[in-house]
Amino acid sequence: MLELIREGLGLEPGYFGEELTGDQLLSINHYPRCPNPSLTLGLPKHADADIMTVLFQGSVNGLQVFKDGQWLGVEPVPHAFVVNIGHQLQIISNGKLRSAEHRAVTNSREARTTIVSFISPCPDTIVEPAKSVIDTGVPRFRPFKFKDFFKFYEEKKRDPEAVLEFYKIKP
Ligand SMILES: O=C(O)CCC(=O)C(=O)O
Ligand SMILES: [Fe+2]
Repeated sequence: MLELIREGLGLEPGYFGEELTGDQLLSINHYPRCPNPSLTLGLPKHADADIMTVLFQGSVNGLQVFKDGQWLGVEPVPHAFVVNIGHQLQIISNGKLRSAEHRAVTNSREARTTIVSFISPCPDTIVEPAKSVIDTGVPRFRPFKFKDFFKFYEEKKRDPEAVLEFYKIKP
């Protein structure tokens, strides 16, 4: 998929190599049944810090994405994965691709278990808008080491908009 995205963005072959995708983390989330989902979120709103996330959400509803000013449920499709664009892909594409804001709500009838694979740059990789993408314009984000971005991201967990804002180059 990253290879197709690379081609779509007009980036050179091999762009998403080891440095940008070498850090892969598999995480299992378990959301116990919750008698009153309106009182408890499974996972608060955020966008993923990585390049791309591949999520298996099983058969229980819970994932929601923020689109056009409202939260929309992402229906589980049997044997299908949800693919989320992370902040790094937004930055590399100089804003052409957008990281998706999402959250997980709880379910009053069933517990929910999801499997998430995060594809991230290695900690010391310098990330910046790809030169060939900004050919026609100006870079919208300043370069950074991924580990520094991630540290800041962790600190700002409850204010996801502030993360990209911090790395934006103000006109
Ligand atoms: O469990 C889910 O449906 C979402 C998980 C998620 O967004 C995350 O772990 O970053
Ligand atoms: Fe996420």
